[in-house]
Amino acid sequence: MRLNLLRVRNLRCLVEAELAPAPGLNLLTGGNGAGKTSLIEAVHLLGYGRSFRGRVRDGLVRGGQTALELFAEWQDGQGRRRRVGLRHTGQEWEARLDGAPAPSLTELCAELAVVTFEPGSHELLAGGGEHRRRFLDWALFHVEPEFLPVWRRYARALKQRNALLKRQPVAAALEPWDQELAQAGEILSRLRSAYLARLEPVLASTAEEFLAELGRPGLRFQPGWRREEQSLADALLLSRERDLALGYTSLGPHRADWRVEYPALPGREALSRGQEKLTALACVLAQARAFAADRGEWPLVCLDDLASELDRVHLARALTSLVGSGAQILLTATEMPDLLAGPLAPQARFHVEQGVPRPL
Ligand SMILES: Nc1ncnc2c1ncn2[C@@H]1O[C@H](COP(=O)(O)OP(=O)(O)OP(=O)(O)O)[C@@H](O)[C@H]1O
Repeated sequence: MRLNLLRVRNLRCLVEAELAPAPGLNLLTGGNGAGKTSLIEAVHLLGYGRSFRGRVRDGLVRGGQTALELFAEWQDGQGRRRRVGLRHTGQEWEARLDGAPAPSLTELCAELAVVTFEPGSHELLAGGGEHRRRFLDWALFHVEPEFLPVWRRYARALKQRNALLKRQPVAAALEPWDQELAQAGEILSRLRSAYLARLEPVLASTAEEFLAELGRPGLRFQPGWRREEQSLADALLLSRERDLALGYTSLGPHRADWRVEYPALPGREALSRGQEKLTALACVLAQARAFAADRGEWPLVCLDDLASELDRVHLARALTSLVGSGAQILLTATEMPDLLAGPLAPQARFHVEQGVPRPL
Protein backbone atom coordinates (compact mmCIF):
# COMPACT_ATOMS: atom_id res chain seq x y z
CA MET A 1 0.00 0.00 0.00
CA ARG A 2 1.53 3.26 -1.08
CA LEU A 3 0.12 6.64 -0.17
CA ASN A 4 0.65 9.07 -3.06
CA LEU A 5 -1.25 12.08 -1.83
CA LEU A 6 -2.82 13.38 1.36
CA ARG A 7 -4.87 16.57 1.53
CA VAL A 8 -6.05 17.90 4.86
CA ARG A 9 -8.31 20.82 5.59
CA ASN A 10 -9.19 22.22 9.02
CA LEU A 11 -7.69 19.53 11.20
CA ARG A 12 -6.18 21.12 14.36
CA CYS A 13 -3.61 23.68 13.09
CA LEU A 14 -3.76 22.41 9.49
CA VAL A 15 -5.77 24.91 7.49
CA GLU A 16 -4.97 23.50 4.08
CA ALA A 17 -2.12 21.00 3.86
CA GLU A 18 -0.94 18.71 1.11
CA LEU A 19 1.63 15.95 1.36
CA ALA A 20 2.89 13.76 -1.48
CA PRO A 21 5.03 11.10 0.20
CA ALA A 22 7.61 8.97 -1.61
CA PRO A 23 7.80 5.19 -1.26
CA GLY A 24 10.08 4.08 1.60
CA LEU A 25 11.08 6.40 4.40
CA ASN A 26 9.57 9.91 4.55
CA LEU A 27 10.84 12.29 7.20
CA LEU A 28 8.70 15.17 8.44
CA THR A 29 10.59 17.69 10.54
CA GLY A 30 9.41 20.87 12.24
CA GLY A 31 9.31 22.66 15.58
CA ASN A 32 6.92 21.98 18.43
CA GLY A 33 3.31 22.60 17.50
CA ALA A 34 4.14 22.88 13.78
CA GLY A 35 1.59 20.26 12.78
CA LYS A 36 3.63 17.06 12.24
CA THR A 37 1.52 14.90 14.53
CA SER A 38 -1.64 16.42 13.05
CA LEU A 39 -0.60 15.08 9.63
CA ILE A 40 -0.10 11.63 11.13
CA GLU A 41 -3.48 11.97 12.86
CA ALA A 42 -5.09 12.69 9.49
CA VAL A 43 -3.74 9.44 8.04
CA HIS A 44 -4.64 7.53 11.19
CA LEU A 45 -8.19 8.90 11.06
CA LEU A 46 -8.67 7.43 7.60
CA GLY A 47 -7.35 4.08 8.77
CA TYR A 48 -9.26 3.87 12.07
CA GLY A 49 -12.16 6.32 11.98
CA ARG A 50 -10.70 8.01 15.07
CA SER A 51 -7.51 9.71 16.14
CA PHE A 52 -5.03 8.26 18.61
CA ARG A 53 -5.59 11.54 20.50
CA GLY A 54 -9.32 10.94 20.90
CA ARG A 55 -12.44 11.19 18.79
CA VAL A 56 -13.07 13.77 16.12
CA ARG A 57 -15.43 15.64 18.42
CA ASP A 58 -12.66 15.99 21.03
CA GLY A 59 -10.98 18.98 19.41
CA LEU A 60 -9.78 17.56 16.10
CA VAL A 61 -11.71 20.07 13.98
CA ARG A 62 -9.83 23.36 13.75
CA GLY A 63 -11.16 26.02 16.11
CA GLY A 64 -13.85 28.17 14.49
CA GLN A 65 -14.57 25.63 11.72
CA THR A 66 -17.48 23.24 11.47
CA ALA A 67 -15.81 20.24 9.79
CA LEU A 68 -12.49 18.76 8.82
CA GLU A 69 -11.89 17.35 5.36
CA LEU A 70 -9.47 14.68 4.24
CA PHE A 71 -8.57 13.27 0.89
CA ALA A 72 -6.11 10.48 0.22
CA GLU A 73 -4.97 8.70 -2.89
CA TRP A 74 -2.96 5.52 -2.72
CA GLN A 75 -1.97 2.49 -4.72
CA ASP A 76 -2.94 -0.91 -3.37
CA GLY A 77 -1.03 -4.19 -3.55
CA GLN A 78 -2.47 -4.95 -7.00
CA GLY A 79 -1.33 -1.58 -8.31
CA ARG A 80 -4.87 -0.14 -8.35
CA ARG A 81 -5.30 3.56 -7.71
CA ARG A 82 -7.65 4.12 -4.78
CA ARG A 83 -9.20 7.33 -3.45
CA VAL A 84 -10.98 8.25 -0.30
CA GLY A 85 -12.55 11.49 0.88
CA LEU A 86 -13.94 12.19 4.34
CA ARG A 87 -15.74 15.18 5.78
CA HIS A 88 -16.32 15.00 9.53
CA THR A 89 -18.02 17.49 11.85
CA GLY A 90 -17.40 15.49 15.00
CA GLN A 91 -21.06 14.41 15.04
CA GLU A 92 -21.72 13.61 11.41
CA TRP A 93 -19.57 12.41 8.59
CA GLU A 94 -19.76 11.94 4.87
CA ALA A 95 -17.31 9.82 2.94
CA ARG A 96 -16.56 8.75 -0.59
CA LEU A 97 -14.56 5.75 -1.62
CA ASP A 98 -13.30 5.61 -5.21
CA GLY A 99 -15.88 8.20 -6.20
CA ALA A 100 -18.94 6.49 -4.67
CA PRO A 101 -20.53 7.24 -1.29
CA ALA A 102 -19.10 5.01 1.45
CA PRO A 103 -21.89 3.27 3.40
CA SER A 104 -20.00 3.25 6.69
CA LEU A 105 -16.74 4.37 8.27
CA THR A 106 -15.95 0.70 8.77
CA GLU A 107 -15.97 0.23 5.00
CA LEU A 108 -13.58 3.12 4.66
CA CYS A 109 -11.19 1.86 7.31
CA ALA A 110 -11.10 -1.57 5.72
CA GLU A 111 -9.42 -0.06 2.66
CA LEU A 112 -6.52 1.95 3.99
CA ALA A 113 -4.42 -0.09 6.41
CA VAL A 114 -2.28 2.03 8.73
CA VAL A 115 -0.24 1.15 11.79
CA THR A 116 0.86 3.96 14.08
CA PHE A 117 3.43 4.21 16.81
CA GLU A 118 3.28 7.47 18.75
CA PRO A 119 4.21 8.67 22.23
CA GLY A 120 0.97 7.27 23.68
CA SER A 121 1.57 3.81 22.21
CA HIS A 122 3.21 2.47 25.36
CA GLU A 123 -0.41 2.23 26.58
CA LEU A 124 -0.43 -0.99 24.58
CA LEU A 125 1.51 -2.46 27.48
CA ALA A 126 0.80 -0.09 30.34
CA GLY A 127 -2.81 0.90 29.63
CA GLY A 128 -6.17 -0.82 30.04
CA GLY A 129 -7.31 -3.90 28.13
CA GLU A 130 -9.25 -1.89 25.53
CA HIS A 131 -5.95 -0.84 23.86
CA ARG A 132 -4.88 -4.44 23.51
CA ARG A 133 -8.30 -5.64 22.31
CA ARG A 134 -8.32 -2.88 19.70
CA PHE A 135 -4.85 -3.97 18.56
CA LEU A 136 -6.01 -7.58 18.16
CA ASP A 137 -9.24 -6.67 16.46
CA TRP A 138 -7.58 -4.29 13.97
CA ALA A 139 -5.54 -7.19 12.62
CA LEU A 140 -8.48 -9.57 12.46
CA PHE A 141 -10.64 -6.91 10.84
CA HIS A 142 -8.09 -6.65 8.00
CA VAL A 143 -7.08 -10.23 7.47
CA GLU A 144 -9.98 -12.39 8.65
CA PRO A 145 -13.24 -12.10 6.66
CA GLU A 146 -15.14 -14.04 9.35
CA PHE A 147 -14.24 -11.49 12.02
CA LEU A 148 -16.42 -8.41 11.41
CA PRO A 149 -19.82 -10.15 11.18
CA VAL A 150 -19.12 -12.20 14.27
CA TRP A 151 -17.81 -9.16 16.16
CA ARG A 152 -21.00 -7.29 15.27
CA ARG A 153 -23.14 -10.22 16.40
CA TYR A 154 -21.31 -10.32 19.69
CA ALA A 155 -21.53 -6.55 20.26
CA ARG A 156 -25.26 -6.55 19.55
CA ALA A 157 -25.97 -9.50 21.85
CA LEU A 158 -23.89 -7.93 24.60
CA LYS A 159 -25.77 -4.65 24.33
CA GLN A 160 -29.12 -6.44 24.49
CA ARG A 161 -28.08 -8.64 27.40
CA ASN A 162 -26.74 -5.67 29.37
CA ALA A 163 -29.92 -3.69 28.75
CA LEU A 164 -31.96 -6.65 30.01
CA LEU A 165 -29.78 -7.21 33.07
CA LYS A 166 -30.49 -3.65 34.20
CA ARG A 167 -34.22 -4.43 34.15
CA GLN A 168 -33.93 -7.57 36.35
CA PRO A 169 -35.69 -9.90 33.88
CA VAL A 170 -36.87 -13.46 34.39
CA ALA A 171 -34.17 -15.94 33.49
CA ALA A 172 -35.94 -17.11 30.33
CA ALA A 173 -35.63 -13.64 28.79
CA LEU A 174 -31.86 -13.88 28.99
CA GLU A 175 -31.66 -17.29 27.31
CA PRO A 176 -31.61 -16.23 23.65
CA TRP A 177 -29.00 -13.52 24.26
CA ASP A 178 -26.84 -15.86 26.30
CA GLN A 179 -26.93 -18.32 23.44
CA GLU A 180 -26.07 -15.71 20.84
CA LEU A 181 -23.33 -14.26 23.02
CA ALA A 182 -21.87 -17.70 23.65
CA GLN A 183 -21.91 -18.71 19.98
CA ALA A 184 -20.40 -15.49 18.63
CA GLY A 185 -18.05 -15.19 21.62
CA GLU A 186 -16.54 -18.64 21.12
CA ILE A 187 -15.75 -17.84 17.48
CA LEU A 188 -14.34 -14.42 18.38
CA SER A 189 -12.14 -15.98 20.97
CA ARG A 190 -10.90 -18.68 18.63
CA LEU A 191 -9.98 -16.06 16.01
CA ARG A 192 -8.16 -13.90 18.55
CA SER A 193 -6.28 -16.81 20.03
CA ALA A 194 -5.25 -18.07 16.57
CA TYR A 195 -4.06 -14.59 15.57
CA LEU A 196 -1.89 -14.25 18.67
CA ALA A 197 -0.41 -17.70 18.02
CA ARG A 198 0.50 -16.54 14.48
CA LEU A 199 1.84 -13.22 15.76
CA GLU A 200 4.06 -14.73 18.45
CA PRO A 201 6.93 -15.93 16.20
CA VAL A 202 6.73 -12.70 14.17
CA LEU A 203 7.04 -10.69 17.38
CA ALA A 204 9.97 -12.84 18.48
CA SER A 205 11.90 -12.23 15.26
CA THR A 206 11.04 -8.51 15.26
CA ALA A 207 12.16 -8.10 18.88
CA GLU A 208 15.32 -10.07 18.09
CA GLU A 209 16.32 -7.33 15.64
CA PHE A 210 16.26 -4.44 18.06
CA LEU A 211 15.50 -5.73 21.54
CA ALA A 212 17.44 -8.99 21.72
CA GLU A 213 18.75 -8.24 25.23
CA LEU A 214 15.39 -9.13 26.80
CA GLY A 215 15.19 -12.61 25.30
CA ARG A 216 12.39 -14.11 23.23
CA PRO A 217 8.99 -12.57 24.05
CA GLY A 218 5.93 -14.77 24.29
CA LEU A 219 2.27 -13.78 24.00
CA ARG A 220 -0.31 -14.94 26.50
CA PHE A 221 -3.98 -14.70 25.62
CA GLN A 222 -6.64 -14.11 28.28
CA PRO A 223 -9.99 -14.86 26.63
CA GLY A 224 -12.17 -13.04 29.18
CA TRP A 225 -13.41 -16.15 30.97
CA ARG A 226 -11.87 -19.47 32.09
CA ARG A 227 -11.95 -20.87 28.60
CA GLU A 228 -9.74 -23.85 29.39
CA GLU A 229 -12.20 -24.97 32.11
CA GLN A 230 -15.62 -24.13 30.74
CA SER A 231 -17.51 -23.11 27.64
CA LEU A 232 -18.70 -19.52 27.39
CA ALA A 233 -22.31 -20.76 27.61
CA ASP A 234 -21.55 -22.42 30.96
CA ALA A 235 -19.59 -19.44 32.22
CA LEU A 236 -22.49 -17.09 31.39
CA LEU A 237 -24.95 -19.34 33.16
CA LEU A 238 -22.74 -19.56 36.23
CA SER A 239 -22.26 -15.80 36.37
CA ARG A 240 -25.93 -14.97 35.84
CA GLU A 241 -26.73 -14.19 39.47
CA ARG A 242 -23.68 -11.97 39.77
CA ASP A 243 -24.44 -10.25 36.45
CA LEU A 244 -27.99 -9.56 37.59
CA ALA A 245 -26.66 -8.00 40.78
CA LEU A 246 -24.10 -5.95 38.83
CA GLY A 247 -26.45 -5.01 36.01
CA TYR A 248 -23.94 -5.92 33.27
CA THR A 249 -22.15 -8.91 31.76
CA SER A 250 -19.04 -9.44 33.83
CA LEU A 251 -17.23 -11.96 31.65
CA GLY A 252 -16.71 -12.85 28.02
CA PRO A 253 -14.59 -11.72 25.05
CA HIS A 254 -15.35 -8.04 25.75
CA ARG A 255 -13.10 -8.53 28.79
CA ALA A 256 -10.37 -10.34 26.82
CA ASP A 257 -6.77 -9.28 27.11
CA TRP A 258 -3.26 -10.41 26.20
CA ARG A 259 0.20 -9.70 27.45
CA VAL A 260 3.81 -9.95 26.44
CA GLU A 261 5.99 -12.15 28.61
CA TYR A 262 9.77 -12.31 28.71
CA PRO A 263 11.17 -15.52 30.20
CA ALA A 264 13.79 -13.70 32.30
CA LEU A 265 11.43 -11.07 33.73
CA PRO A 266 8.83 -11.58 36.45
CA GLY A 267 6.24 -9.34 34.75
CA ARG A 268 5.55 -6.18 32.80
CA GLU A 269 6.34 -4.07 35.87
CA ALA A 270 9.97 -5.19 35.59
CA LEU A 271 10.36 -3.43 32.23
CA SER A 272 11.99 0.00 32.23
CA ARG A 273 9.93 2.74 30.61
CA GLY A 274 12.18 2.58 27.53
CA GLN A 275 11.88 -1.20 27.35
CA GLU A 276 8.12 -0.86 27.62
CA LYS A 277 8.14 1.49 24.63
CA LEU A 278 10.45 -0.78 22.65
CA THR A 279 8.22 -3.74 23.39
CA ALA A 280 5.16 -1.77 22.26
CA LEU A 281 7.05 -0.78 19.09
CA ALA A 282 7.99 -4.42 18.49
CA CYS A 283 4.29 -5.37 18.80
CA VAL A 284 3.22 -2.67 16.33
CA LEU A 285 5.92 -3.57 13.81
CA ALA A 286 5.23 -7.29 14.21
CA GLN A 287 1.59 -6.57 13.49
CA ALA A 288 2.60 -4.73 10.31
CA ARG A 289 4.79 -7.65 9.27
CA ALA A 290 2.11 -10.22 9.97
CA PHE A 291 -0.29 -8.10 7.90
CA ALA A 292 2.26 -8.01 5.04
CA ALA A 293 2.65 -11.80 5.22
CA ASP A 294 -1.13 -12.36 5.16
CA ARG A 295 -2.08 -9.72 2.61
CA GLY A 296 1.03 -9.51 0.43
CA GLU A 297 1.37 -5.75 0.99
CA TRP A 298 2.54 -3.58 3.86
CA PRO A 299 0.27 -1.26 5.78
CA LEU A 300 1.39 2.36 5.87
CA VAL A 301 3.68 2.73 8.90
CA CYS A 302 3.42 6.02 10.84
CA LEU A 303 6.05 6.73 13.49
CA ASP A 304 5.47 9.93 15.42
CA ASP A 305 8.40 11.40 17.31
CA LEU A 306 10.24 8.08 17.50
CA ALA A 307 13.65 9.71 18.11
CA SER A 308 12.48 11.28 21.36
CA GLU A 309 11.21 7.92 22.54
CA LEU A 310 14.25 5.72 21.90
CA ASP A 311 17.99 5.94 22.44
CA ARG A 312 20.22 6.19 19.40
CA VAL A 313 21.22 2.52 19.24
CA HIS A 314 17.66 1.22 19.53
CA LEU A 315 16.38 3.84 17.10
CA ALA A 316 18.99 2.81 14.50
CA ARG A 317 18.16 -0.88 14.94
CA ALA A 318 14.41 -0.34 14.76
CA LEU A 319 14.66 1.81 11.62
CA THR A 320 17.13 -0.53 9.95
CA SER A 321 14.73 -3.40 10.50
CA LEU A 322 11.89 -1.39 8.95
CA VAL A 323 13.58 0.45 6.13
CA GLY A 324 14.79 -2.77 4.51
CA SER A 325 11.26 -4.16 4.50
CA GLY A 326 9.81 -2.16 1.63
CA ALA A 327 7.17 -0.52 3.84
CA GLN A 328 6.23 3.09 3.25
CA ILE A 329 7.00 5.02 6.43
CA LEU A 330 6.03 8.48 7.68
CA LEU A 331 8.46 9.47 10.43
CA THR A 332 8.24 12.74 12.35
CA ALA A 333 11.01 14.45 14.33
CA THR A 334 11.73 17.96 15.52
CA GLU A 335 15.08 17.78 13.70
CA MET A 336 16.70 15.40 11.24
CA PRO A 337 18.29 12.60 13.36
CA ASP A 338 21.93 12.36 12.23
CA LEU A 339 21.72 8.58 11.96
CA LEU A 340 19.36 8.98 8.99
CA ALA A 341 22.22 8.74 6.49
CA GLY A 342 23.61 6.06 4.18
CA PRO A 343 21.17 3.13 4.04
CA LEU A 344 18.85 4.97 6.44
CA ALA A 345 18.68 8.16 4.36
CA PRO A 346 15.03 9.21 3.84
CA GLN A 347 13.58 8.93 0.34
CA ALA A 348 11.82 12.25 0.89
CA ARG A 349 11.99 15.04 3.46
CA PHE A 350 9.38 17.61 4.37
CA HIS A 351 9.62 20.56 6.69
CA VAL A 352 6.41 21.48 8.49
CA GLU A 353 5.88 25.06 9.59
CA GLN A 354 2.62 26.57 10.83
CA GLY A 355 0.67 23.61 9.50
CA VAL A 356 2.22 23.60 6.03
CA PRO A 357 4.50 20.73 4.95
CA ARG A 358 7.03 21.71 2.25
CA PRO A 359 9.27 19.24 0.42
CA LEU A 360 13.01 19.81 1.06
N1 LIG B 1 -8.75 22.26 17.31
C1 LIG B 1 -7.66 22.99 17.08
N2 LIG B 1 -7.75 24.14 16.37
C2 LIG B 1 -6.66 24.87 16.10
N3 LIG B 1 -5.41 24.54 16.49
C3 LIG B 1 -5.27 23.40 17.20
C4 LIG B 1 -6.38 22.58 17.53
N4 LIG B 1 -5.94 21.52 18.23
C5 LIG B 1 -4.61 21.70 18.35
N5 LIG B 1 -4.21 22.83 17.73
C6 LIG B 1 -2.85 23.34 17.56
O1 LIG B 1 -2.30 22.56 16.53
C7 LIG B 1 -0.96 22.29 16.80
C8 LIG B 1 -0.83 20.78 16.84
O2 LIG B 1 0.40 20.51 16.54
P1 LIG B 1 0.95 19.04 16.44
O3 LIG B 1 0.65 18.29 17.68
O4 LIG B 1 0.55 18.46 15.15
O5 LIG B 1 2.45 19.49 16.44
P2 LIG B 1 3.78 18.73 16.26
O6 LIG B 1 4.47 19.33 15.08
O7 LIG B 1 3.59 17.27 16.26
O8 LIG B 1 4.51 19.24 17.57
P3 LIG B 1 5.39 18.52 18.69
O9 LIG B 1 6.77 18.44 18.11
O10 LIG B 1 5.30 19.54 19.79
O11 LIG B 1 4.78 17.22 19.02
C9 LIG B 1 -0.60 22.95 18.09
O12 LIG B 1 -0.01 24.21 17.83
C10 LIG B 1 -1.96 23.14 18.76
O13 LIG B 1 -1.99 24.24 19.59
